Amino acid sequence: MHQGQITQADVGHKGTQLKLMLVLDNEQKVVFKPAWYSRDYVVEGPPYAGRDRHNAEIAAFHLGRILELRRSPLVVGRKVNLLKDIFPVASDRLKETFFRKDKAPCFYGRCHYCKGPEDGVCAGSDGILEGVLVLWIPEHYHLKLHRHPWARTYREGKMARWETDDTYCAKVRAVPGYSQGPRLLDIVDTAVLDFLVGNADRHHYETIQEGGRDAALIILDNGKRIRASLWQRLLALQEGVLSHVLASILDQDPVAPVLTQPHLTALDRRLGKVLDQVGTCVDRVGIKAIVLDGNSRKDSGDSGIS
Ligand SMILES: Nc1ncnc2c1ncn2[C@@H]1O[C@H](COP(=O)(O)OP(=O)(O)OP(=O)(O)O)[C@@H](O)[C@H]1O
Ligand SMILES: [Mn+2]
Repeated sequence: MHQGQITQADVGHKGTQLKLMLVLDNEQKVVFKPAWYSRDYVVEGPPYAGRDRHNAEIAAFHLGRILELRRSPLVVGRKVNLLKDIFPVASDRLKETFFRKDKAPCFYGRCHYCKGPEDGVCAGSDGILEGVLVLWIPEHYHLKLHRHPWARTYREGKMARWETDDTYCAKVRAVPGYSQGPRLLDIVDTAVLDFLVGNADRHHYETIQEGGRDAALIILDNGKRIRASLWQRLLALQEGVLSHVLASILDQDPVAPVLTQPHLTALDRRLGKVLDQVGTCVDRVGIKAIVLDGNSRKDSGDSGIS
């Protein structure tokens, strides 16, 4: 993505996490998500605990390309100078949220929990804040939000229907929207991606007209079917190929190194688990029932987002 000058900066207006809306000097609109954690910081608690990790956005974008899913908008790491690159072009409502902490510039913007300086994010003493740029999907795509059929309840001790009802998958498959077309296999595609990157926070997903974009790792245990193209791809990435390919791509990012060695090792390990899981199903009921040729994205009109 374009690394040029930032011409406008405003508070983010969607979602719960703190983010900025930026316009670059070639008119590209992008979301800026700041870094909260160092590369090797381990978030404790439930699988969805903590804030989103900016480096994970970069890794997931490239992983999606390697898996040939191509259904996420472009992501690239970026270091911004809060005082030189952002403040001078900031909207008034963003400017109002700037403050200083131990001499470093900070802001708290506007988001679900961003009530004041205690929820803000700070640059280093040099004014530099690392984060990622995510290309904004233009409004004319009309994103449609769907509740994820395999979402968590996010409440300790409260189980979701898919956790207690063995026939839940069949019920979802009877629902218009899932009974035909690519949607369910899209969810499986992204379930694999989410499992590989450790994203356990897929409560909703969005589609662009016909096409799906997001999903939850949990489907892996329930969906039991996988698109042939993804299965072939996963097989080709065994034995360390995945981490090797991804690491060499991530080396090119402006905020490299994006992942630590333990992250890369975990990716190969999780890929092994996905292959084992699908392999077990194949052994049990045969490849034809599990690995599906039909319903490919291409048959049903790709969103064209890559
Ligand atoms: N690149 C993008 N292009 C278009 N719309 C986007 C983009 N990124 C985010 N959005 C919109 O903003 C919403 C929130 O985005 P995102 O999930 O990244 O933020 P979040 O703060 O983590 O929100 P949540 O807590 O709902 O997960 C999305 O559901 C989508 O409608
Ligand atoms: Mn989120």
